Amino acid sequence: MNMETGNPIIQTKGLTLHYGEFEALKGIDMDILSQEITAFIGPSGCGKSTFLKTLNRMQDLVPGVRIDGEVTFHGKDIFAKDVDVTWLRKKIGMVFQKANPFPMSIYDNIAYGPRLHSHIKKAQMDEIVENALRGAALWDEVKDRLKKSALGLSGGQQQRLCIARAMAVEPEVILMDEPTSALDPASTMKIEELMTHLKKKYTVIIVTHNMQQAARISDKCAFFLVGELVEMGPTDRVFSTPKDKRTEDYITGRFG
Ligand SMILES: Nc1ncnc2c1ncn2[C@@H]1O[C@H](COP(=O)(O)OP(=O)(O)OP(=O)(O)O)[C@@H](O)[C@H]1O
Repeated sequence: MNMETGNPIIQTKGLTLHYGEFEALKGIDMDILSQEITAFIGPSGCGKSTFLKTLNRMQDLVPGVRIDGEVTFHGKDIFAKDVDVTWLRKKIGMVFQKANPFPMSIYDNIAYGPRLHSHIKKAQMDEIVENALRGAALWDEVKDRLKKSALGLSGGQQQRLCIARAMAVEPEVILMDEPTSALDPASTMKIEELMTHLKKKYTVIIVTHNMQQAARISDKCAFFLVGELVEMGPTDRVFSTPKDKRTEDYITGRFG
């Protein structure tokens, strides 16, 4: 496995997805490079979330979905028969738009995933929990209330807890579907700061409606329109000199 920065960790070729008769993704070719932040932008309904969820096979859960084309993770077809989907989702974790902590303690939220995957002694679990919470910049705020319910945290804290929970099973990639859209500006800033730290260790893919956010945090930016990948490139370049008129219209606010 190649873990060097700048190598494709996920690649799609001709990825097409149908919900019944409806073609939601139209032959997407994309390379996601490791230890970068890639942002997906585009108007509502253009397929960003669909594409994101296809990358760790979350779409398997949706009835009537048909997927054609190829998705590889470290060069291996994620749809191959011998791929364990639980393993894939451990390697490619996900954080949702709305923070969804489990109705249990802060500690148990983090310990939940590691417990599923292996038998871990208490002292080691304490360390996993602390590291994950530190990694998500939440430790100092919760270290004295680890046994309290996660549902008592603020929205921004809950979202950082979900990021910590995703990190606790040691993924390589973290998918984030509009992770800050339900948060206030201060919490949003915390999560953005956190993401720039995360990319030292993980590959991050984020769907965002916030163009300033994409410009601030991402290395690469992909613009989607009605199921098509219109263009993708270094974020500075996409924002300063978009190659496609449709990208330009979107980022200058002419539509969407
Ligand atoms: N489970 C589903 N069944 C049928 N159609 C769906 C399903 N999920 C999404 N779609 C359709 O697929 C298209 C792409 O949806 P998707 O949620 O991927 O877009 P999006 O770009 O992420 O939108 P948004 O920014 O509003 O979240 C939309 O037309 C949507 O209505």
